Amino acid sequence: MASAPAKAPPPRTGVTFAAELTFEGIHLHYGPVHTLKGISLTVRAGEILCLLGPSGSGKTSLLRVAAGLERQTAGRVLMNGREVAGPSVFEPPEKRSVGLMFQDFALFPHMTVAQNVRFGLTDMAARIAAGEAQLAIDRVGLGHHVNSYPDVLSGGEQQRVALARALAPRPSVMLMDEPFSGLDTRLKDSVRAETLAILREMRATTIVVTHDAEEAMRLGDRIALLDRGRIVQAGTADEIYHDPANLFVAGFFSELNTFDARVEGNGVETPLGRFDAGRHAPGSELTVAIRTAGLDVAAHGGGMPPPGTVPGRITARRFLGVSEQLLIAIQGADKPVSARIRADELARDARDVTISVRNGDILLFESGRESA
Ligand SMILES: Nc1ncnc2c1ncn2[C@@H]1O[C@H](COP(=O)(O)OP(=O)(O)OP(=O)(O)O)[C@@H](O)[C@H]1O
Repeated sequence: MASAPAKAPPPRTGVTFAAELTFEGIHLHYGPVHTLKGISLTVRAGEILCLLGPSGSGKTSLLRVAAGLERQTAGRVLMNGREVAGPSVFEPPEKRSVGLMFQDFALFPHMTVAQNVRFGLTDMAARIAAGEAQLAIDRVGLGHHVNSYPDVLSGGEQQRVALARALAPRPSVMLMDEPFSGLDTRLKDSVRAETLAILREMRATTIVVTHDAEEAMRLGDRIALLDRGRIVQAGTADEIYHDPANLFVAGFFSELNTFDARVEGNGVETPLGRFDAGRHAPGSELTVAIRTAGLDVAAHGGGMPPPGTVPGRITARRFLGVSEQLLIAIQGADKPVSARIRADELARDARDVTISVRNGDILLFESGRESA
């Protein structure tokens, strides 16, 4: 369905025939190493899904399984309900209508931009391939560079050539492995926004691998978070941020202060105050996680701290541009708490402060359990 009909003129738009991609109980072993441990996940047609996780969690391995570069040990991969990899089926990458893009862009240095982009269009008649390549090059805004070699292009331009090359065959599924990590911070934001706009326009189903939670939130319609070969949580950025499945997930999306506490009555006592225990039963041992950005810090001239606040003393202060990070010693905590505030919020000479905690930034997890 995805390969362009040879006789039809190239359509004016580069819209792809997006496919739904399903992983069913995927296991992958590299020798004795059990890398993927039962991954089940569906990426809807036209959806952009970010595969997020720490180094070694299995993100690249899952992408390679989707592409057909790796064969899973158990489970199935389906595209639009059709099995492309399973116990008795294994379609190679070129049969799967997938576009691949890696972090190093993998451009051929001895080929021009046009030749690089045409490389994946070998199935088409030369004239049609040239037209399709030109369309993709124009789409990424590099029409003036068709005859340039990669070494004269900036990092951002090379990334766009790689994107054009991956998109030119109009894949049903785009698989991108850390596609922005080779770019410097200044470039990253604009290239990422442009890439997102192009992917939306093409409407290809896309998986983007990243280890950066903020990048995942910027890019993904949904995020699947991997930890040691398992999906710990999948959902929208909003769902995962506000209702993380466990402390690992919470810590991946926010900087946290954590305290151990036992539920007494209907509350938990911490050095930052007593909080509602919600659905947690009396006697439960909890980890109370409080986002560093969820602390309100005000200068304190002395006397009784206002109700609902705890007193503290700043021990370190670091200016970070838009925000500032404070370390504040408080009574009852064995180490200073960390607070992330707006840079102009607190007088420079403030030492003694009061702290209050915003309710939405308190997260409670049962101790010693993987889930909340
Ligand atoms: N070809 C291989 N042979 C043996 N082990 C491998 C191979 N490829 C990956 N692994 C192991 O599988 C695990 C997952 O690796 P993978 O590259 O999928 O993780 P990742 O989440 O993409 O990490 P990173 O963000 O560092 O790229 C790691 O423990 C890795 O050492």
